[in-house]
Amino acid sequence: MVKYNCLNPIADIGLNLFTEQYVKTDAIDEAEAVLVRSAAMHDLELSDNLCAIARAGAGVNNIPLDKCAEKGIVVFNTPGANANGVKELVVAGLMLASRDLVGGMNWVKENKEDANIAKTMEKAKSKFAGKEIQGKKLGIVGLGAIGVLVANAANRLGMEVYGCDPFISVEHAWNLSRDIKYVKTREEIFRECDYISVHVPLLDDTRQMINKDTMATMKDGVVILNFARDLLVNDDDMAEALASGKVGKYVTDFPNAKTANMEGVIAFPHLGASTAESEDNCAVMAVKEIVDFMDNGNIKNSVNYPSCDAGICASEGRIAINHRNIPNMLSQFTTVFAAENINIDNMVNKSRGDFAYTVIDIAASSTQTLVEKLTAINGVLKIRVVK
Ligand SMILES: NC(=O)C1=CN([C@@H]2O[C@H](COP(=O)(O)OP(=O)(O)OC[C@H]3O[C@@H](n4cnc5c(N)ncnc54)[C@H](O)[C@@H]3O)[C@@H](O)[C@H]2O)C=CC1
Ligand SMILES: O=C(O)CCC(=O)C(=O)O
Repeated sequence: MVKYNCLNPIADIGLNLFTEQYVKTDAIDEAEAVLVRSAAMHDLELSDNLCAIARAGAGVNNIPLDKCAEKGIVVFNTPGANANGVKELVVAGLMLASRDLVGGMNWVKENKEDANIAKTMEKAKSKFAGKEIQGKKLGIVGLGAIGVLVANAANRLGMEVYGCDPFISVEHAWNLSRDIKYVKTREEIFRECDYISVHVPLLDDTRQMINKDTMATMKDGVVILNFARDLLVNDDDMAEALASGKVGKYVTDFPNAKTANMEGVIAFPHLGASTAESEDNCAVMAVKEIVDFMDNGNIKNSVNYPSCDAGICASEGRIAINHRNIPNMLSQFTTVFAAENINIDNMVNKSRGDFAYTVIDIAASSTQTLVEKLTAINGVLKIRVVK
């Protein structure tokens, strides 16, 4: 039996994929698997029972990845599963920044008792006139799952789209329309574009990338869209840029105590992935990742351990070992199996940075002594008897 805990509500279509072997628990310290959306996990005690965390979403800055890796806890996310939901909200953000729909809608509400509203609005409407996005330049920083969809959609709406991503994947490059102008640096985007949309993870290199200095290089009245994370933008610098008119509008899905109070900000309460479709996609992918890991030891879409596909175990037993990526680990493992007189049928070993993962199929059931001897090897972080 595998106990799992949900730190946030996870769509039923995903949870229904768990067989009767999986049981939900409210006690996180007894869970072997945790499903999470945006709940902050940095200050949580991580129990020794915990083997896997699946983030039903893309951003993993709410999870202590290194601490998890050190404890042999594999963290997954669900790449692309909510990208369309975010893309559609970004398109709405482009429109809301260009046409004063909110001002106009408020005017209608305020004047709803006016029997002559059909006439008076024709006089009032000039206050809410806007601009079209067709022909304007949109720059996208980060051409991942969301950035590519936004780039292609904006291109189809008639925008001239620039994109940059020094680490673009082959898959995302293939999906990018050939009409998108791929540039090498974000500085070029900052200089050229009327609208700038950031779709990068929050990392040391991206934190506060929109700041006084970078905004100084942008066009006057530029519109900045941030559907990624609030800390990508320096809020105090943004307040000054909005007040001076350097930035025309700041559209964000991540308001905070500062930006929620700024004139010129169009903010949503982190709604990018809040669609039935995105929530379902994320839940299904997250649960499948957990099940394949817990049942078979396979790792797909981890953000702190290597991918590993050992298939379904056809041998008598399977052991999964999370360990440090240091010399001599494999020979120590095989020595233990030899000493216990257990034959190895198959072995897969993968590494990623400082960490590695080994799945060993054996011709006999594992024993307590075997597990104890493997656990005692210096550099082993977690041992799991999968079968
Ligand atoms: N508003 C919302 O509800 C949501 C927000 N997000 C945020 O959007 C971010 C992007 O999501 P996805 O596109 O799904 O992730 P992704 O991982 O598919 O794409 C991120 C892209 O950013 C690129 N990148 C990394 N550092 C960069 C840099 N310094 N300059 C330019 N590009 C860089 C990567 O190479 C990658 O292609 C997430 O990390 C998350 O913070 C994601 C989903 C929902
Ligand atoms: O689960 C959510 O609503 C948050 C989505 C998000 O921010 C992400 O996937 O990075």
